[in-house]
Amino acid sequence: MSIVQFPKEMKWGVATASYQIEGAVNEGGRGLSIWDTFSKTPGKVKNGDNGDVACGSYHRYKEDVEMMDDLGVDFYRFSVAWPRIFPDGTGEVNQAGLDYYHRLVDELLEKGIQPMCTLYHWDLPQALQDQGGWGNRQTIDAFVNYANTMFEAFEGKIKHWITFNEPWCASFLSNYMGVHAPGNQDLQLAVDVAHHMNVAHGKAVSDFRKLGIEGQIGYAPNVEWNEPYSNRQEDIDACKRANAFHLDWFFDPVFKGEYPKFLVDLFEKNGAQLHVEPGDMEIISQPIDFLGINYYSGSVARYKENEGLFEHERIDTGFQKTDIGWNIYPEGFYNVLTHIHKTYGDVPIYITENGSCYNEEPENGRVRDSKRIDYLQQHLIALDRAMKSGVNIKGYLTWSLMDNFEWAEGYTMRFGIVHVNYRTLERTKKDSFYWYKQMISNGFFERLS
Ligand SMILES: N=NNCCOCCOc1ccc(-c2cn(C[C@@H]3NC[C@@H](O)[C@H]3O)nn2)cc1
Repeated sequence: MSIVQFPKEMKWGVATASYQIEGAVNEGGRGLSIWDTFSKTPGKVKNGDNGDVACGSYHRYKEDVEMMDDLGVDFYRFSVAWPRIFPDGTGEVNQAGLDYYHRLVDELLEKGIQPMCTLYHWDLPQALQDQGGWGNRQTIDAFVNYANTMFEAFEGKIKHWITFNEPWCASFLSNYMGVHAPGNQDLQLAVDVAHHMNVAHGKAVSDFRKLGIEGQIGYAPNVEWNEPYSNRQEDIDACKRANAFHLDWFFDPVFKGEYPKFLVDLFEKNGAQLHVEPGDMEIISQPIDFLGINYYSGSVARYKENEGLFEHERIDTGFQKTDIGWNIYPEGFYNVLTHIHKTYGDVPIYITENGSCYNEEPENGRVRDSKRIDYLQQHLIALDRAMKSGVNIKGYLTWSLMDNFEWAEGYTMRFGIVHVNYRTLERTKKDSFYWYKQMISNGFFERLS
């Protein structure tokens, strides 16, 4: 029997996001978000699913916190719905919105669970989208106003803040590929959106420091890993381009104060200019206290002439896949973490999302999700290897506490360690919940393979 033992100071948690779990979209003074609009646009979300009810967590947060208390987590990572705080994005603050998050945070603190608060997890107020959304540079100041309002309202209660969740998804997946809200397909717009989000991140960090808010602040980019199929230079270069799309484009500005020139040139070749204003790069590269990393999957890939923006193609090398069709690639987790450490230094890292999609249903009140337990084991083994290689990992939060609205996949794809019956909203702890609980309690687990 071999065990994987984590340092006693390792922190453990679970993650969710507002639009994916709260529901109650017309309650408490909430305004519309771009995901309310997008999910109700025919053809955008599977089965026409939307977040109107979701997991009902707006009203069931006490039950959710009870489950986290049972789990024994140190952190609960949740996101605030900007349209609950400022229904039109700016203007008069909606006290009922603040009050909801105070109830949630007070419940967490009472159980000794630390809140980790994501300010932007994609639910931009629709009123701001109507004025150009993140393509409009003025949205930066609207975000900073919202962030400062939250910093001051929760001073002393929330001590871990994340500005943006997965800016690659919120910019390129949403404005170049059109897969997420608002569903544009415009590379120039996506490049503008990404830059405006980067500036908004930096301005929020800068104000966090000026306000002297107690706590730490970071952001949570999503990363995938493309491993070259061969040692041919064309394959190596193709993977560098693909990796840079998720990594360098969002890490270099923050950690180096500049965008990767080869990507700037590549975007320009494809008709998209980078519009940087004086002072932007200095503000973006404000030092952060921690880096959140969201990792799910990766691929072996190679050069393919004229294939997409990066002349790169993923190849099927027989990796097992989860029910959403993503490769199970724990080696990629190790590779990307050691790459980040080597390239960007010893920044403290929380794994702010890692998890898998498996769609088992309850049978006699039990959900036998052994494949999710295996995914967790494989990725925690890779995480342990990365830590032993010197990567400064502070904690691991699995995605997700419960099944929820998985964006364009609607409710068809389940990532939770707790099953949700979307008709009754009944929660059922899966086998993976009990495995994760035991692992957190022990600080180690026995390797099954
Ligand atoms: N990559 N290129 N693909 C080309 C065409 O893509 C089609 C689809 O693309 C993607 C890429 C990435 C994702 C994704 C989803 N999550 C899971 C969420 N993370 C934050 C939290 O809210 C979770 O729900 N993380 N990433 C979805 C779709």
